[in-house]
Amino acid sequence: MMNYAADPPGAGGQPAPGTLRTPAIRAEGLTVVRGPRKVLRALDFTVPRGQITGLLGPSGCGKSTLMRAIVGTQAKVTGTLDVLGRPAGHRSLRTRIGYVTQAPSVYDDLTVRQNLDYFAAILDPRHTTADRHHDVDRVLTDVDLTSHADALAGNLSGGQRSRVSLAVALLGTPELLVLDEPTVGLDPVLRRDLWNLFHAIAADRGATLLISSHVMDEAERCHRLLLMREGQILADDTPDALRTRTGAETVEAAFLHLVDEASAAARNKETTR
Ligand SMILES: Nc1ncnc2c1ncn2[C@@H]1O[C@H](COP(=O)(O)OP(=O)(O)OP(=O)(O)O)[C@@H](O)[C@H]1O
Repeated sequence: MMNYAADPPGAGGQPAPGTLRTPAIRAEGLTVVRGPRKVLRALDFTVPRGQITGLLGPSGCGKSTLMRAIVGTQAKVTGTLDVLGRPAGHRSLRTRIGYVTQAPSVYDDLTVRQNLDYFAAILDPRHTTADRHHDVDRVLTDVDLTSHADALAGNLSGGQRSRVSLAVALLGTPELLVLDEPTVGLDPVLRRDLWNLFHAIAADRGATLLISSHVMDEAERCHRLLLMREGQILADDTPDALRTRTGAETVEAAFLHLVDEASAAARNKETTR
């Protein structure tokens, strides 16, 4: 079994001093401005290593923006944002993070294997052809697409295309996987299979997964949750603790309870001004 949760090596291949127990992600006062608006407003949170953290909240609350900041592709980010012990966007993080955007990024006129081979070559141009082919076979097995390896990506179903995107992100055995709504539009069986795969990746490899969704029932499948609303974190807890704390039966009910609580607090603040 391989452990993908190692800290960046220091001298002699040892973890760099002070990084051994750092969380996968640490944000303090994280703020992002897009256009004229503050889209993320002074977020403080940590994401522990080796677990699945769900990032949940309604459409437009800032989930994708937060993910883009974490992988280092978002402009106008202020505050502290450390990822795997380095500042977000640091060059050394490139091969340590896998990122899947909402739109599957695969070439329709290439086969599944050709797509993966192409991305593997970009990821590490120094890799030998044999190593590259080995990596491609590994990720094809991971996402259960070996039998479709020679199919044109353009002829795949939506779920299969999502799995090709996930396979691309798994090349290079990332320590952190950032998945933006990976199950959107998939049927219940595929969604279940993908969640089983996410759990296997976390359990077998010690990888950290940050997965966004606006489907609240998926929250129950996560070890921890970051609940977002209007660019702020409403809660950062386990599903069990959230339900207990709010007296709700489901995470969805707990979320609605917290929204009502936050709205009431905002109204009180207004009236006491
Ligand atoms: N290029 C942009 N310029 C200005 N504002 C933007 C831009 N892209 C997104 N926004 C705004 O930023 C906010 C957060 O968007 P974001 O895509 O992060 O939300 P989200 O929670 O991921 O939504 P969804 O679940 O629909 O994908 C939204 O209000 C959106 O309108």
